[in-house]
Amino acid sequence: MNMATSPLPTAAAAMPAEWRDFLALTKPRVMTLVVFTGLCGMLAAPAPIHPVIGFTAILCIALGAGASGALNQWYEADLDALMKRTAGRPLPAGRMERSSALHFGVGLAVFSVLLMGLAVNLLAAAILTASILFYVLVYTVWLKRRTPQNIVIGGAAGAFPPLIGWAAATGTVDPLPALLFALIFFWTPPHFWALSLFIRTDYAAAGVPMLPVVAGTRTTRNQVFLYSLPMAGVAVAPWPLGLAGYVYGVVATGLTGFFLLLAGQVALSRETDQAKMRPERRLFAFSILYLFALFGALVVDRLLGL
Ligand code: HEM
Ligand SMILES: CC(C)=CCC/C(C)=C/CC/C(C)=C/COP(=O)(O)OP(=O)(O)O
Repeated sequence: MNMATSPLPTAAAAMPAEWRDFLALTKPRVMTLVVFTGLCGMLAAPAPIHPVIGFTAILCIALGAGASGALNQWYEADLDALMKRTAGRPLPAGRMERSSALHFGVGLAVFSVLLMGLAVNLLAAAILTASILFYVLVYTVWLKRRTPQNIVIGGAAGAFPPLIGWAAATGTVDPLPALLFALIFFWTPPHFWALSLFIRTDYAAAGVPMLPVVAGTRTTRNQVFLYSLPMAGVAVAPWPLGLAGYVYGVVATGLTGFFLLLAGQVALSRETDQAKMRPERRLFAFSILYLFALFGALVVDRLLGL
């Protein structure tokens, strides 16, 4: 990933420029993993779901997540303008009116929740609503500019999609999706704080109180490792608890071991040159692969019925 370049998939390059900007508002690259975890939550559920209903549920997760990305960019265009990584986004770059982003975000949010409620079920719609509100109000508006714990509490927003997928298929919430929620919840701090270590000057320039800016790199390194421990426990737990079979268990154990190794390297590293910081770059990149692989393994495991 090159964070200095466009956040859009290459297929989007063929679109008219205005469409590309609306797509960019939805943070499509981050949302691929959000949608994947939602899809896997749905496919791991014991109840089969009609393909059309299933597709609609995933579409609603994608649209709801996109809506919250647009509302996040509407609210923090001022901050985005101050950071190299985000200054090229449609609002800070002056290619779009703020009101257009607001209308797009609210319209998409309302549409996704209504469609989920009408075509899928009320529980899935309620959890989708909670995740949109969590990302936009709790994380973006309330916590992001106030406390370095912003991503711990507000980060729960990104942990809801497996619950939504499961609820879409079953109409309930059970222990396995609750564990998947906890997995993403504890995964988020190592994922983000590893990244924040090597882009901390951007956050400092924008006055955002991210952990390395407020508490320093040493504390951040330790926190990355500390949060990786409960994450590891929750990641492996479905196997001994009998909620997943050995395919998941073996993949989860191996990948989680490697995650802990990388997090340990981040904790032990004394690197202060932001341009280098190799262990944290490795952990950030691996964190994304890790979640894709774990959720993929869970679905394979459930389909094989092992
Ligand atoms: C509050 C919680 C989180 C924060 C603050 C955060 C922050 C970030 C940031 C700043 C980036 C760099 C993106 C860019 O280049 O613009 C990133 C990348 C990414 N994040 Fe997170 N993230 C969070 C949670 C999540 C969650 C829950 C997921 C999915 C389950 C996720 C998936 C990704 C992916 C896939 C990328 C790579 C995007 C790319 O290739 O450009 N993140 N994250
Ligand atoms: C289903 C649903 C509604 C899910 C939404 C949850 C969600 C999008 C979680 C991901 C969180 C995220 C992209 C944080 C980026 O931080 P930031 O906004 O501080 O990043 P930035 O600096 O790139 O703007």
